[in-house]
Amino acid sequence: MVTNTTEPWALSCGPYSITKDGLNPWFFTAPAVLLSFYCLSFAWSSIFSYNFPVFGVKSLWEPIIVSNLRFFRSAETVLHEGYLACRDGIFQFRRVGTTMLVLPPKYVDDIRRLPNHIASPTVAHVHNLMGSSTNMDIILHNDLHFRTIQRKLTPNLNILIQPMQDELNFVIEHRLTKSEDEWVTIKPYHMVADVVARVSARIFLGKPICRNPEWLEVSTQFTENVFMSLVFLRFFPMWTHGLLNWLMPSSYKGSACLRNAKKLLVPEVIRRREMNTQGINEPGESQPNFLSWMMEIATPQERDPATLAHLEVVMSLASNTSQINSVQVLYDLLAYPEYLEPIRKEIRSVVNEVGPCMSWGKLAFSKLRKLDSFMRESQRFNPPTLLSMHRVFLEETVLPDGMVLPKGAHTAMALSAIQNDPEVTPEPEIFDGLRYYKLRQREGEANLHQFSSTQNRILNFGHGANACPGRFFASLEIKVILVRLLMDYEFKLKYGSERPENLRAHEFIYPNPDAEILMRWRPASERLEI
Ligand code: HEM
Repeated sequence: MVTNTTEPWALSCGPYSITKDGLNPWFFTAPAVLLSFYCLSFAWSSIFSYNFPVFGVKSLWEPIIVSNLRFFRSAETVLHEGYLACRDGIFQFRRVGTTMLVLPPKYVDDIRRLPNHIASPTVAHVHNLMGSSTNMDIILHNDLHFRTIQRKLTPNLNILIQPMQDELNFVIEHRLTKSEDEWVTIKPYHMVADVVARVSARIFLGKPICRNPEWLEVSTQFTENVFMSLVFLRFFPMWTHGLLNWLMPSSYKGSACLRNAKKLLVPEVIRRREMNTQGINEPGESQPNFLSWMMEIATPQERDPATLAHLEVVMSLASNTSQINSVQVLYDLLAYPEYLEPIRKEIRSVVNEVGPCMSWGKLAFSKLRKLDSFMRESQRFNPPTLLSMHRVFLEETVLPDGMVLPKGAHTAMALSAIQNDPEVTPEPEIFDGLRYYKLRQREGEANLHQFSSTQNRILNFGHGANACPGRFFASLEIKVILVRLLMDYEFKLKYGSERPENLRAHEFIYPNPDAEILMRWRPASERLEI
């Protein structure tokens, strides 16, 4: 082919090159391919769309990739607009390969009563987390972790406080600043990630393996890579995911984390089993931990050590939300410093009543009502996700009011839009750190409005039998950590800076991981007596 280099507009190569012999065939092919994709995506979304109002699209002719991008950037706006316009009605938004139905809160009780074989939360979590590409599909075949949380972790919270505190002492001793005079710059997201990962590992694995640097790396990196993969994959149709898995660094890094976890934990499970058979108890393991509990209640089909290792990794992902919540509380305390002293005073009053914090049990932590209220208000402003109560309908279902939900529908509740409805939360635009503390003063409501309690309009942890089983542990762990951090350290924003802005991707909200603040050790007289 000879190119006309004398003409300024002549390009010597590339899809749109115009040659002396005529137009390059790509000149027609590329737009034709694009047009076909557009028509296919339009046809796909029209055929598989439901007959409910659509939000997050500007016109019906808009390619789905554009609406997908809009939801990626402005999920909060899309969901709030849909909720305000429909109130008691269902609306939908579109993602490549999925149409999501957002149900109004009047259906919360109907949905929570549906059995899992009809409206499956697990299939929905796997679908939402792109489970087959992110190694999260194990929960489709195994709920041992769920049962272990319910049967062992939650009922034993009281005896877990001491090991959590012990691990926290270790972190404070070895990892956090001892500078009383000078402020040091820290990235709270990373500092808190380290603290939560270590305290969680102590409970999930026990000592000494909880301090293994490889595990600590796996437990933080796996989650990060899962989220990177799913945020990316949501832009592409399902049928491309197999190929993209080969190309995405986050995909093979996530799988490498899982392999490393198995290398580390499979021999540990075998070792513990052998010790058990011989009736030997190691001192470090005399304290209960999640891995040993899973081994204890596993059915014969669930005993495979690699499966137990995989479920430990799933647990580290689940508890990542505790890290996110703790950082958000810290950022909100910097933004609303007037709440810090009342919270510290409350902690001191529990010390006066109960004794040094190392002796505190669950009851002592439950006395921290101001801290609990602040945590809940912080979560209202910064929920880790805008959607909860995900379900995939495995059968066509007729709700009590006659509404038909088709087989295959993926439904969810817009938790933030619902909670911020003035009928649910008066003056929702005001951050009132003691909002729930005040509500708990009302007669008969002392045990309501807690961080870990769900209500049919407060869905941060879902609601009903399928609500987050780890929420009681999360609430306690966050308090154990915050009590020490707030009493032993001072934090302040860097000169001239404001509360670090959250990052948003689809329905997920993260505290800014790169934000920097200042931290210093408080004088010994003000630190917590342990
Ligand atoms: C503040 C922290 C946390 C938040 C906001 C949170 C939130 C949630 C939500 C919204 C769900 C889905 C429930 C639904 O929508 O119906 C869920 C499920 C779940 N959460 Fe949490 N969670 C947190 C901490 C934890 C922790 C620390 C654990 C583990 C100890 C955990 C374990 C789980 C498990 C196992 C599921 C069910 C997943 C499945 O179906 O297998 N969560 N969580």
